[in-house]
Amino acid sequence: MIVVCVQSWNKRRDAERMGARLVPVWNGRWPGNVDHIVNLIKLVNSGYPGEYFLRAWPEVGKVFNTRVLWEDIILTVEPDHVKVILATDFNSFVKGDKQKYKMESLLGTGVFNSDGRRILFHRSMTRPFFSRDRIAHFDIFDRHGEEAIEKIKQRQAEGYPVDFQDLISRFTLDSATDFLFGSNVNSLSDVLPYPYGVDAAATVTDSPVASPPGSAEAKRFAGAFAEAQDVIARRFNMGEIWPLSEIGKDKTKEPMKVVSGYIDRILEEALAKTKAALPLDTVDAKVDDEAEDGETLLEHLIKFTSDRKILKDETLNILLAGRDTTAATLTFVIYFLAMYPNVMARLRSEVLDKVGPTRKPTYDDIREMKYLRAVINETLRLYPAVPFNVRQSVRATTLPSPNPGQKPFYVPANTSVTYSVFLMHRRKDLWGPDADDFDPDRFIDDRLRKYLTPNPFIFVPFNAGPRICLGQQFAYNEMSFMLIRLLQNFSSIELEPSAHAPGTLPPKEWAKAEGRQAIERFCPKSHLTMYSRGGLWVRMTEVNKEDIIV
Ligand code: HEM
Repeated sequence: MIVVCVQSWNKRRDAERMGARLVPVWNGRWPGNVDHIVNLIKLVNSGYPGEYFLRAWPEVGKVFNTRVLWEDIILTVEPDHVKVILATDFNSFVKGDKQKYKMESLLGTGVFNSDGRRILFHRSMTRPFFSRDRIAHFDIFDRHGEEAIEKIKQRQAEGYPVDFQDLISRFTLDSATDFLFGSNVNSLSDVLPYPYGVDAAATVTDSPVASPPGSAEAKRFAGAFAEAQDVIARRFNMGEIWPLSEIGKDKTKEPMKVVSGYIDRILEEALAKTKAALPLDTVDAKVDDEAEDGETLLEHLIKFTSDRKILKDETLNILLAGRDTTAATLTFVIYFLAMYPNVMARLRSEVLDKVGPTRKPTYDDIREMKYLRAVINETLRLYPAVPFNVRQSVRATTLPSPNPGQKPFYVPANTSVTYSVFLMHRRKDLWGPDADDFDPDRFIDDRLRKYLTPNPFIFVPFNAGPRICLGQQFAYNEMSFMLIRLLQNFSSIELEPSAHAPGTLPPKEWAKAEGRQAIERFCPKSHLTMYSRGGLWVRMTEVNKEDIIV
């Protein structure tokens, strides 16, 4: 206890020296504020994202320190803080050892889990692969998109709704593995799940005779990958005491065995192919080498290194970065289109005006479709795929005060600073009184100039600064392409709550909550990225091809 008191005194003195003030502590009822952890864990199943932290705002304000077990853990939703952390004082904030330790068994030392000089190496090695020319080729999305749409039609023809989240996660998994490894896991070819209560064995299956080769392996891979992410999310919820819950057993070990087995095989094949084409010891690519046409990410990376660990970590990191984020965002867009038929009708008329009922969309089509971009952005505002993020201060520093005239906040060295894009994107003082409404026009009309243009850090679904998402344009292209294809094929969407398993839809108490929590018809959850608990069951009205006048 004496050590804690001395540390607190030192911090107070250091803050004064820097002309700053301490971040207010949100005191719990139990010693060491342990009740914050207990409450957070309780809400994992029944809570709405960020719900617990909102309770702190009336007591201590929007920037506070949970100080669990006498360790400073600062939470902020201030755009000026996000700007400082991600851009203007980038060098003072790193992902840090605490985060790396939690995530290492999933992400190794890949781009997501590196700092300093290593991150420069990762980003310069990978960036050429995301050049505009490369990501404007839509053949991969077209192939897998067509397969996904056919699956929806087949299942609906059997008379059942479809779990869109499951379907689109297969689409993004097949597209991402094709793009990254040149060997897609074929998850779309496996049987789709049936609604709760339907005996799958008694149905007319949409899968001919048996699942295709590799599909069981793909299913195991996807399941294991999700399980490992769940473990990591629990570690984040528990804070620095997480090792207590894994004494004697690393809970990611089993699922990661499955994930690694799968990647290792693809890696060995790619290495063997490259070796045959070019002896590895003669490979001497410059870091700014352009990726070649038709080259997969793995083939591109093999030009830089044949170190299996680097190759494996890097591809796995990018798979994690690119697969669940786009699947989640597309799931939420479909949810909103079902909730707001007027938005669906307007978006569909943009698709028909600009691209027509059947043509394959091009990069230029997508660039011109302002409403489509607004629908995607509004979805990313309300449900950013990465809702919470953490950085660690490398030295004592400050964050500006939200109230002019007050001293800045003091941030001690080695302190975790969590920023919630999810909560920030819904602040009425930043976005206007209608911030809880889903209204894509806010990205087009006067509200854009009023709120976002003068204060761009209020909207950062892809982060910002030197570590901004490398796949941002790729993601917009993939999501836009798939949405255009869906709206060419289906004219309306309805949610099908009866297909959900019990306990997966919002509990009754949510109706009494504030904001969107009261009206939501799905349960948003997050491991590292967001998802809808129990999937998103929908029915889509198919366009009658005979009615199409081309
Ligand atoms: C809607 C889709 C997406 C969203 C919302 C999103 C969001 C983000 C966010 C918030 C980060 C920062 C994470 C952090 O620093 O802790 C990030 C990083 C990253 N993203 Fe994305 N992402 C999306 C799609 C993609 C895609 C499709 C790819 C690649 C195929 C990708 C590749 C990456 C990479 C490599 C990083 C790491 C950058 C670094 O740490 O320097 N992302 N993304």
